[in-house]
Amino acid sequence: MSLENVTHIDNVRLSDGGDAVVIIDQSLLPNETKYLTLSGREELFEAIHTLRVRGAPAIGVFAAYAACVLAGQTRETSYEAFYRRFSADKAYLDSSRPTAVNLRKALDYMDDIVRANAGRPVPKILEAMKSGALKLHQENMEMSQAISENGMELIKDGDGILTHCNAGPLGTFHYGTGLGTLFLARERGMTLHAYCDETRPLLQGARLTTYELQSAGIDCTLICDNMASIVMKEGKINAVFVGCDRVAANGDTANKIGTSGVAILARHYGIPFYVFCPSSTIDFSCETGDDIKIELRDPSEIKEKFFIKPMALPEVKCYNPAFDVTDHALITAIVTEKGICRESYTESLAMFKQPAHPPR
Ligand SMILES: CSC[C@H]1O[C@H](OP(=O)(O)O)[C@H](O)[C@@H]1O
Repeated sequence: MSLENVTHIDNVRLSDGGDAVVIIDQSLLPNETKYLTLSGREELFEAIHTLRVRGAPAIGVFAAYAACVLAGQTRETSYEAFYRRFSADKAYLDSSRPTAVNLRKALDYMDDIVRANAGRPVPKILEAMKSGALKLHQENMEMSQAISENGMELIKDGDGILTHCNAGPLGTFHYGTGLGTLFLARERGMTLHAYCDETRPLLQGARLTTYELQSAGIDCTLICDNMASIVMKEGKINAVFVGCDRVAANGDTANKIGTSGVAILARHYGIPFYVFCPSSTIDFSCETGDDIKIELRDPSEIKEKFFIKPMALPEVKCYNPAFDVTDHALITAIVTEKGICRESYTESLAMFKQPAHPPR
């Protein structure tokens, strides 16, 4: 792949007929690039739950398209029956993963559209839903570009950037969020060096981030998660760039498990720690990070998933939180599509408080 291909990757889209969602199966990358065309209720749920589609923004747009696809399968003609069926599908899709707020926000947005078109013929409601989902996709692409542009003031030629998990085009859209500035800098002829945490247990850093960066011709070095301290201590890192899954009103940020540890290390070594956040990932209903639900995943991801043989006895207990919360005090700045927000985040994030999509 080239830089252009990476930043325009077709990771999530509605099928030409509008009756399925087409994704790259991220669970198979980097060894296999396989496109899936999904239209079944259970397979759409499973794609989110098993991270075939992953990354907060990508999950949100996928869910909006999935809601359109399932609504298009209804045979209901009355609005009441249509809305009952939509509501059941919405609740089902929403239950696939709890932490990334983009999932719930995208489904709520589709709900707003359906209710704003109450009483219209079902085909007209379906048209409005599809138009809304396409608009959400476009907005995410535009936010990614703006975030990446805003991140440019945080880097200089030759910088070393530590990344954790994957917040590139695969998990978002266009340039990406946490990685977007790296792609934009490359496009503008700058040289940066990325040190990529592998990000156990599902290895999004090893499998996806290095795949994207390497394909785009960006110098990257894969490290184990327990090597973050030594590369900081050796002066290889000028900044840490991460994405996010849910940002509370005070700036506490949920991101992939291990992020808070990286933030603590960065503070110890005096290295700036930046969260790249589309406004769609801010949740003002969470006053602090304590209000963010952390997804607990299956122990097999720790003991077996990427090993030829299990690497622990089957009876060994495991604890597999998929995210953790970084205290706002450890975050140097939150880079959004509207600019760079700094403490106090309660005040600086407040500009995003108005509803992104007032009902039509
Ligand atoms: C900008 S992508 C956001 C976020 O999603 C990843 O989680 P997952 O791979 O489980 O979907 C990771 O936390 C990224 O930072």
